[in-house]
Amino acid sequence: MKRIGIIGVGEIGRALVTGLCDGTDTPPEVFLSPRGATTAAELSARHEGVRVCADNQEVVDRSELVIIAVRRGNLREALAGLRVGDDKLVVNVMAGVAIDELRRTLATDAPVVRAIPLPTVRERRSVTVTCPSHPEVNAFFAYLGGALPVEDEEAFNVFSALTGTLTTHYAYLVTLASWAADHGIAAADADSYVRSLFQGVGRSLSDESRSLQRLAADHETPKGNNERIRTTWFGPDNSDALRKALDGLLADLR
Ligand SMILES: NC(=O)C1=CN([C@@H]2O[C@H](COP(=O)(O)OP(=O)(O)OC[C@H]3O[C@@H](n4cnc5c(N)ncnc54)[C@H](OP(=O)(O)O)[C@@H]3O)[C@@H](O)[C@H]2O)C=CC1
Repeated sequence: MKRIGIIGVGEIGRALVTGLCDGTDTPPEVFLSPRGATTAAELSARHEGVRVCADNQEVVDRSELVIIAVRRGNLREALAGLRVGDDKLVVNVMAGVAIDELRRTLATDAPVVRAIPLPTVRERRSVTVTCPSHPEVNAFFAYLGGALPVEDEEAFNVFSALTGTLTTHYAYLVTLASWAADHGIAAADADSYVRSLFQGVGRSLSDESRSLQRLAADHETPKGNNERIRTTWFGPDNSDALRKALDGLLADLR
């Protein structure tokens, strides 16, 4: 893909542009919508091939692949009335917006593919779930760290629900550091040590020869401290509560 359009230049739009353009001699041409003006101007100043368009229609007209990255609440305002020819390829990254809903809003027969890019696409290190599988969209995200095409939107929504757990993970780390600080540890030391502990977990996760259960078992001494916290805190009640929260999110994503 040589010409990429992005409508909605916020956090994820910025991450996509950075991943596409940073550190490469052959970046694509990128056309940005004018809203999110500060971010759009900054990206176009930093990257030669990135231009800010006069309006959303110009983004569509200039691009082969058009990424829709506005918030769900801005969907109608951003897209109603746009003319999207059947020769375009549309990538929908909006959480909770089904293919049919977007196709109706755009009144187009162009292929529409859903995707879940995460902020680490900026480093070209994030696997992006796509649906349905489309060779050009898969190749696009393969460049940004990997593509995981799934069969249908039901499966896609399950992956989407998983991505809704990320900030809970950060909040868990904040709680650990703040607990240590409450026990007299300097906040900076607590913060730094918690980061170091869980960066180790991140590195272990890259060893795909071991299952998640195996990794957990390998980190745990029978009757040791890890087993104690896991069984006293992350027992069946807590695990069930997490599953229920995910079920609720999945129901709303359908
Ligand atoms: N952040 C993330 O990690 C991920 C986000 N997503 C999805 O991506 C979408 C965007 O999320 P995120 O980047 O976090 O949100 P942001 O709020 O950071 O960005 C949304 C952008 O859309 C712009 N916008 C609003 N109205 C219009 C319009 N009419 N025309 C063009 N642009 C418009 C906003 O501009 P302005 O500032 O001027 O209002 C803003 O720059 C959401 O649907 C979200 O579900 C998907 C995967 C991951």
